[in-house]
Amino acid sequence: MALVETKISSLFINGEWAEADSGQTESVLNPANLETISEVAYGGESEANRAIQAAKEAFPEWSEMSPRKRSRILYKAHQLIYDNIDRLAEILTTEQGKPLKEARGEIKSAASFLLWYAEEANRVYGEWIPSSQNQKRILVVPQPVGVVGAITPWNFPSSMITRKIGPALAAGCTVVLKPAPETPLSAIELVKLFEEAGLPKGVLNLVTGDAEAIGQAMLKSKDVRLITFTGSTEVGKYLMRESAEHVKKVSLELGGHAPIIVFEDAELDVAAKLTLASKYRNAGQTCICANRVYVHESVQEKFSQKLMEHVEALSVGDGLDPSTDVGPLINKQALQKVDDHLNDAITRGAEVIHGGSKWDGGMKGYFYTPTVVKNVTNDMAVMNEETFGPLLPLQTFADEEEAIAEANNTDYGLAAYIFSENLDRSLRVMEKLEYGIVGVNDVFPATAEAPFGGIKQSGVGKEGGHHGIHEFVEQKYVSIGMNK
Ligand SMILES: NC(=O)C1=CN([C@@H]2O[C@H](COP(=O)(O)OP(=O)(O)OC[C@H]3O[C@@H](n4cnc5c(N)ncnc54)[C@H](OP(=O)(O)O)[C@@H]3O)[C@@H](O)[C@H]2O)C=CC1
Ligand SMILES: O=C(O)CCCC(=O)O
Repeated sequence: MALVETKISSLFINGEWAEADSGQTESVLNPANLETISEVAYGGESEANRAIQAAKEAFPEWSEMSPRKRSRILYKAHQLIYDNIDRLAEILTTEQGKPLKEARGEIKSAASFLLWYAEEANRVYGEWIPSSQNQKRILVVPQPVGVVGAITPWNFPSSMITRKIGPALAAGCTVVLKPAPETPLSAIELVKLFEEAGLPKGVLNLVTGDAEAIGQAMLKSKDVRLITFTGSTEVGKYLMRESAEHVKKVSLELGGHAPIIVFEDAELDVAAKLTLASKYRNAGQTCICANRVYVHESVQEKFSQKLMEHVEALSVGDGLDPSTDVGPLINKQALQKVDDHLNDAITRGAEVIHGGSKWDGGMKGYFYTPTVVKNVTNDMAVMNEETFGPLLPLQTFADEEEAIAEANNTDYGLAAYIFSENLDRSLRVMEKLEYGIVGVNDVFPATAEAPFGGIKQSGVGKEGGHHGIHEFVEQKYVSIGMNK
């Protein structure tokens, strides 16, 4: 049996699967071999408007349903994801490229957000505030914000969806979801599982197609009360600006430029292995992955040697091959960006110490060899712009103050990492890093129970943890006068 149908009616509006009004479709490619996997509907503004209307109509019943009942549906969807994990992982790898072992990890992570928010649904507590006046009572009543517009990227095509719709549905919101055009198949599979789990019609709607038109429908509608987005800072800024018109809430997970700081007292072998894991996971297409590494000058030689030992062992190839560690990049532009950053660095004096070219293992896809460069300087693009690919620049530093200043020298503020065995230093540096997330001897901070999110131009709001559900909740203040 084929993994997916060759043509899919991918619009899910008010509980019905449909094609685009125009009949137009869009191809989904496998980035490892550039073959077409399937054709999905290319919807636009009118389909998005119908989805918004369906979500609006479904809102009263869904938001008034007891949290326990909503929770059961989320829990069922979580179970269904596990029942289908092999198939979901294979679909994810086929459309996105990441190695199957990482895809399985992502599917588990996607499920974990549903489990976490199935539990959190029951814990959206209000408050009773002691009043300063005897004749008054003060209550704070949490209520769902309403219809949510969710726009998701291709780098984590399953977990970025559940990280948004898990808390939204748990809080009592209804949703219109627009996934990335590169990876709609994972979104379609998730929505089917929610359907199977018994989600009432209209509560979750899916519109694939023209991003600008679908985005405009969400932005223009007064009924969409919140836009939740993961993607580039550029598009995030646009959505934030446009949301001002109707004063919508926004929750934005945007780009990053994560520094890794390796102090002289670090466990160097662990630091080297984890630096590579951070950089080359998902072929470097992770918003929290290392973009630049600062190594104390006294351990630079030793650290580079260890990096070289481990980077040699990484195998590039088709993600479906179980021995693959680094799969293809998502598309031609992504491949070009890595090459541009590398050429810019070389022109400005960097030295390639590993890799340095596209990978040609006999496959047509968008592969790049894991690359490490040293002698980098701050004027290089790789030190300032998000590379989103397998290119790792190494720079040295002389003392703690310099490391902190360099790490903070960016408009981004998503994730930063420290390697040190000295707890005092780790805490001191952590406090000074201007980032929403800091990993100390850890490069995998994303987990359902913790608040993930950036500061500065990396975004606003948190996803995950008990914090994540509050993005989807308004606090209504009730002042009660007691006249008798
Ligand atoms: N924070 C993160 O996790 C991510 C960061 N990025 C960064 O962004 C760079 C570019 O990647 P790219 O995929 O182009 O990122 P985008 O920000 O363009 O895309 C992310 C999502 O937003 C949608 N989108 C784009 N423009 C609009 C719009 N005007 N209205 C509504 N939705 C819109 C996209 O759809 P469509 O593609 O159809 O336009 C996609 O679903 C990467 O190299 C990386 O640096 C990218 C992805 C994730
Ligand atoms: O790139 C992101 O936006 C999220 C990273 C998710 C993860 O590490 O599982």
